Amino acid sequence: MPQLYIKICGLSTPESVAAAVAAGADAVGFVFAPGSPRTVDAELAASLGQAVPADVETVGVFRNQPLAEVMDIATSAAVSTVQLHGDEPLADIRALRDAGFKTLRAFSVDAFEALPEAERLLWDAERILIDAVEPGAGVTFDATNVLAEPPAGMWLLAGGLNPGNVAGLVKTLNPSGVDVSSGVESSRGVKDNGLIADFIRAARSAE
Ligand SMILES: O=C(O)c1ccccc1N[C@@H]1O[C@H](COP(=O)(O)O)[C@@H](O)[C@H]1O
Repeated sequence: MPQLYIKICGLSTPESVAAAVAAGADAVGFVFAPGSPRTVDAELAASLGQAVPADVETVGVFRNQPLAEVMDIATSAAVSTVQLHGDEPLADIRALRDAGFKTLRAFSVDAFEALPEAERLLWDAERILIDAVEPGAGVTFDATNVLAEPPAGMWLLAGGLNPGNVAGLVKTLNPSGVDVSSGVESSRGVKDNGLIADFIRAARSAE
C-alpha cells in the first residue's frame, strides 16, 4: 500500500519549511489566496521553495482566482503543484496539468456530497481533497458520519486535523493522505515546529 501522503500547509518561514521537510512531509503548502493570515507572495514562496528537496511537493493554494492569475503566480513561485480551493471547474485543473503542474482540487465535504454521480465519477480520476466547510479555520467535521461514500481515487482529508486526532481519523477513514494547517499552529497563522513533527509522527503511526 502506498505511504500516507502528508501535506503541511500555510508555511511562511524558512524554519517551518525546514521543520516540515525534516519531519518527513511529502508536501509543503504556500497560501496565495488573499485574505488568509498565511498568505504569502510568489517571491517569498519561491525563496522558501529553494530549500525543499525535489521529492517533496511545493503546493500553491488558490481560491476562486482567475486561471491566468493562478498560472502566473504558480509559475513565478516555481511550485510543483496547484491546489484549487474554491469552485473551480475540472477544465481549470486540466489546463494546469497541461501546463506542467500537478494538481489538487479541494471540496468542502458538503460540496462533495452534493455532486451528482456523473460528476463525481469524473473527479475520481483526479487528486482531490475533502475539507470542512470553512477552509484553514481548524474546524473539524464528523467525517465518519458525513463521508458515507468516500472518493474512489486518491484523496486527502483536511479540516481541523491535529496531532491528537489524525491517527484515529486515518485508521477510520483510510484517506490517501492528510493536510493540516491550523492544527500545527501556536496561534492563528504562526506555525509551531514541535507540533509539525508531532503531527507527522502521529499520522505515520496510523499507517
Ligand atoms: O490555510 C488557509 O488559510 C487557507 C485559505 C484559503 C484556502 C485554503 C486554506 N487552507 C487549507 O485549508 C485546509 C484545512 O486547514 P485547517 O487544518 O483546518 O486549518 C487545508 O487543505 C489547507 O490547505
